[in-house]
Amino acid sequence: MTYRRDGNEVAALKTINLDIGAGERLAIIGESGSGKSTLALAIAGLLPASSRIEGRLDWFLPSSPSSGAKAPPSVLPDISPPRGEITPSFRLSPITEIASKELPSKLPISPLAGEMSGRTEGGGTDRQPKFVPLGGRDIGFVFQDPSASLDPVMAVGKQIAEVAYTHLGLTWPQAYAKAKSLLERVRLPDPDSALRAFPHQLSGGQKQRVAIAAAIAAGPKLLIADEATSALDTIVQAEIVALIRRLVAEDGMTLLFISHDIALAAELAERIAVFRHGELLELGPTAQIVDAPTQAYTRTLLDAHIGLDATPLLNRAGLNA
Ligand SMILES: Nc1ncnc2c1ncn2[C@@H]1O[C@H](COP(=O)(O)OP(=O)(O)OP(=O)(O)O)[C@@H](O)[C@H]1O
Repeated sequence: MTYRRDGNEVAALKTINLDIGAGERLAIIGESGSGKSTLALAIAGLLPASSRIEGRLDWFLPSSPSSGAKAPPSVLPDISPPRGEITPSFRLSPITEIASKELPSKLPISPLAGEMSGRTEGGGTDRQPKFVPLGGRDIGFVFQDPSASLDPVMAVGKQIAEVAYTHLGLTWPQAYAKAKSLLERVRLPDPDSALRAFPHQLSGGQKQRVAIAAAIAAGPKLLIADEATSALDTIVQAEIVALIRRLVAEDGMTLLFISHDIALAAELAERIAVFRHGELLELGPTAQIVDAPTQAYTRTLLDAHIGLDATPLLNRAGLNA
């Protein structure tokens, strides 16, 4: 994945191959410029026009209630930045080809082909509507700076309601009711007044709670939190981490938590991926990354943390959401 800058191509991500289990909490850590945000933006389809990307995103839908967890249908959309380019050779092959070669038991969908063919429970072939994960609906995104992600001249209730109105097909009164219940879920004091508040009337932590409410308003399957706590002080940071943990558990969301802070990542994630210079250096269960990293760079990240803060990396739970 490259950005064009001053006529040159800057490689932001090299070959990355990463899987996230449904319902899993995966953290990506690494120093500034290692490509964490670029990956998050690529997944959400938010890369700028100056980007060029080659790759593919395989997105597996949960199985229908009748089919149980044994044979989940799947979809295979490309990573498709709205204004970026995808190198043609990396576009999906005809779906049936991929299904027979790589994913014999799955039901892939090609947004490029615009249709899906897959196997029904009885083993026959069925045509189903295409599915492409959509940012805002299927993927919720929480940015570092809530002041930048919220509209300063729109009441926060409307900002949340708009997501529900747009993606869930609700009426405005229903969307506002949903916004109020979300403000309750993110524990904003006095949700009725908060609905009418403007971002500048809220604290940094409260604004991030609103941004999180908006991010989950359409019931996304995947929540991406990109340095979502970095602009907050330590106490508020811990509260927002606890909030994210609770909401992800309550809604059964998958979490991609991006942070430069290995301690925060260890608090929240089941697995940690370590990025450096646009490459995936190391990936493993949190305890293994913290206790027995295989890469010297990961060790350096751990040592830097321990040097600054003696709080154990694991077992820092117990904070209020
Ligand atoms: N819009 C852009 N245009 C040009 N280059 C970019 C752009 N965004 C990021 N880059 C470059 O891509 C590389 C990866 O940046 P990225 O923001 O993904 O890293 P990061 O690990 O998220 O860093 P940080 O924690 O500082 O946000 C860096 O070299 C950066 O300078």
